[in-house]
Amino acid sequence: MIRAFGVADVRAAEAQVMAEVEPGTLMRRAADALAVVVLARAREQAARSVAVLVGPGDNGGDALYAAAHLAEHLSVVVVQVGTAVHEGGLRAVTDAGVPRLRVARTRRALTQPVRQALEDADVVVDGLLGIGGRPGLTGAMAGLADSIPASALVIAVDLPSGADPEGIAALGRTVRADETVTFGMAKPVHVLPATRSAVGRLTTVDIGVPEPEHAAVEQLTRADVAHLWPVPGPSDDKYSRGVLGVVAGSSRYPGAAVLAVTAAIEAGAGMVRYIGPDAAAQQVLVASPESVPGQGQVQAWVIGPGVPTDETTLDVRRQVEACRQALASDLPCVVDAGALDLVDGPREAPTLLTPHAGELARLLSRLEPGRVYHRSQIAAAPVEHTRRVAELTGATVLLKGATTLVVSPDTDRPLRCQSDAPAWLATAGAGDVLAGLVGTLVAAGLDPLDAGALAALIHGRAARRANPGGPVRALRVAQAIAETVASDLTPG
Ligand SMILES: NC(=O)C1=CN([C@@H]2O[C@H](COP(=O)(O)OP(=O)(O)OC[C@H]3O[C@@H](n4cnc5c(N)ncnc54)[C@H](O)[C@@H]3O)[C@@H](O)[C@H]2O)[C@@H](O)CC1
Ligand SMILES: [K+]
Repeated sequence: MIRAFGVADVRAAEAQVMAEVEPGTLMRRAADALAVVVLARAREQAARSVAVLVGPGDNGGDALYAAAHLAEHLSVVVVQVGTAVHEGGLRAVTDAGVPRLRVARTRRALTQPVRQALEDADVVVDGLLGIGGRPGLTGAMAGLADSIPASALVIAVDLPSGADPEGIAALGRTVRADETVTFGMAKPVHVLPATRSAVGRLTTVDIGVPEPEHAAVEQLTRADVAHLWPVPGPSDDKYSRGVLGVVAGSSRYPGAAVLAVTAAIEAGAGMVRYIGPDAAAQQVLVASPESVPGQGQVQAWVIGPGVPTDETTLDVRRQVEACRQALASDLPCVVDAGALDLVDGPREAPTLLTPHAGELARLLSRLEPGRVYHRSQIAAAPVEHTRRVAELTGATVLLKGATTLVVSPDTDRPLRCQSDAPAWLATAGAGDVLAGLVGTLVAAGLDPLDAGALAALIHGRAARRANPGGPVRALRVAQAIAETVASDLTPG
């Protein structure tokens, strides 16, 4: 599991170590490790010249010390914003004879020598702002970020300057890094959807600061599958493993039923009962003869894929009624697609809502009368809006997207955040597959936060497995779930 820690916790952990070591030790460790990474990348790319951008805080201090090291091997120029930068770092670059250009803090337009230095750089090291940075660059920092040539390899110190260290605020003017070298541990900026795209490859270097107890964000990895996946024992039978009821599909969208049920069976449900119109039920049976049509005892529900709740045909009215009954029951529920329109207040049993950004906007607009939310607002500030829905509904909320967020209504629990899927998975039916997959995990007794994150991980990994490096259809993703789980349960 990758754990990311909020700024206050990182600072507290660093302060504890700093009290026990010589002053400046942590910064020197950070700068040494940064220089090693930059030098390695420069060698890989046969790069010769490095421009090091230096801001007013300790992030700039790291960059200055690293610049002094790098100057032993490469052609280095420091571009310093403002007059006050880290004193020790400044001495180090001066002693090393590194040329230094200065830009006035508020001046966005760059002087010719600075523009030239950036143009000549094969590698740009971004030490403008770190965890003390306020989101959004202005003045000279914005000018510098805009003038980094597309051809340069950009390595950010700790985080891409301008991005919100907590990963909440939407990206404004920011440095976009190819790689970020962070110290000690990941921070939310590195994993959360609002900021992740500016981070590039994440390299975490050890500077001897232990992880705090409470993570702000957790990301499951393959190694977590064996701990979390519900593996049956010899005394289990199909009922004890979890029977899942699926209310999905309609005459208009029978495919959603096929995909959700197939995914649930592939994920290892003890049994799947399918509730839907006859025509869809026939197709479900052809695709998954293991499924059982009609009502009966279940341990959990998946409701909503392919159920157009705004239609008034008899089929749909029956489906909506089945969804309502599931919501009124005391059983765990995964609420997807059309059934999201039926959610209002909290329910007692574990509940997982699985909207995409548009559905979340619609849900929030309905839950907060008088306000209208748009998909773009959700995409710009996903954590904030997903938290709001969790708070209003008392449910765990899984927001689907290139990065999937899972937020518990219990604010003490870390956010979960997964980015395992290839972009090819942005395809019709992928959400139906996820709904069935997560339903099986909930029916097996996993709590919605674990189930949501684990399903997102396996969903993404199954998509890669289904057709590595190329387009992938949802049915193939569903059909790759069983082998993906098997391979992830195998050590190594
Ligand atoms: N705290 C520690 O123990 C360690 C910190 N290290 C480095 O120190 C960094 C944190 O240093 P700081 O706390 O000095 O913070 P920063 O280096 O992020 O800089 C904060 C300064 O930038 C200014 N500033 C903030 N947002 C701005 C904006 N949008 N535009 C212009 N100016 C802005 C602030 O007024 C403040 O003066 C870490 O990210 C890391 O790189 C490392 O040296 C390892 C040890
Ligand atoms: K930075």
